[in-house]
Amino acid sequence: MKIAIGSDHGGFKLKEVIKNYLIDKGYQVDDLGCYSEESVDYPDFAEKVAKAVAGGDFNLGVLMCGTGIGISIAANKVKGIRAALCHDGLTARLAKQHNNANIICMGGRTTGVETAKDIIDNFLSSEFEGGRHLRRINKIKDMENS
Ligand SMILES: O=C(CO)[C@H](O)[C@H](O)[C@H](O)COP(=O)(O)O
Repeated sequence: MKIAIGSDHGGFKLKEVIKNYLIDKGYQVDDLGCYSEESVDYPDFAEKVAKAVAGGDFNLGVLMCGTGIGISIAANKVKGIRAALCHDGLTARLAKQHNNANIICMGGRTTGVETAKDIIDNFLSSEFEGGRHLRRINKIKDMENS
């Protein structure tokens, strides 16, 4: 499992914690920036991670900004990306089971460390359920191609 992780300055501290959490669990994690709390623009890091995941080099992306809102909006502009802003274990589990999300987004200024770990754990331990959910995802793919 290869994971690309990224953030802006608002998500930097949480990114560092979650990056190390994933590495400790044995995942291969590539940090695509940012690398400090200096102010940057979240679309730049959303684009890096989203293109890395959509291109097939990574199985999953993790993105953080201050709220997770801007970086999820930006990541979802890349074809093939289903970026889900998650606030707890339930939304993370459903993001995999129903939406087959390929990027998980969180807010570094809105989500605590233990909740963020719970989000990661729920997402990684869940499976896409297919069926009616696949039909709906295929409709999203049709929108990308129209
Ligand atoms: O949350 C964000 C976007 O949804 C960003 O991380 C920023 O925190 C937010 O836009 C505020 O920007 P600032 O330059 O840190 O004031």
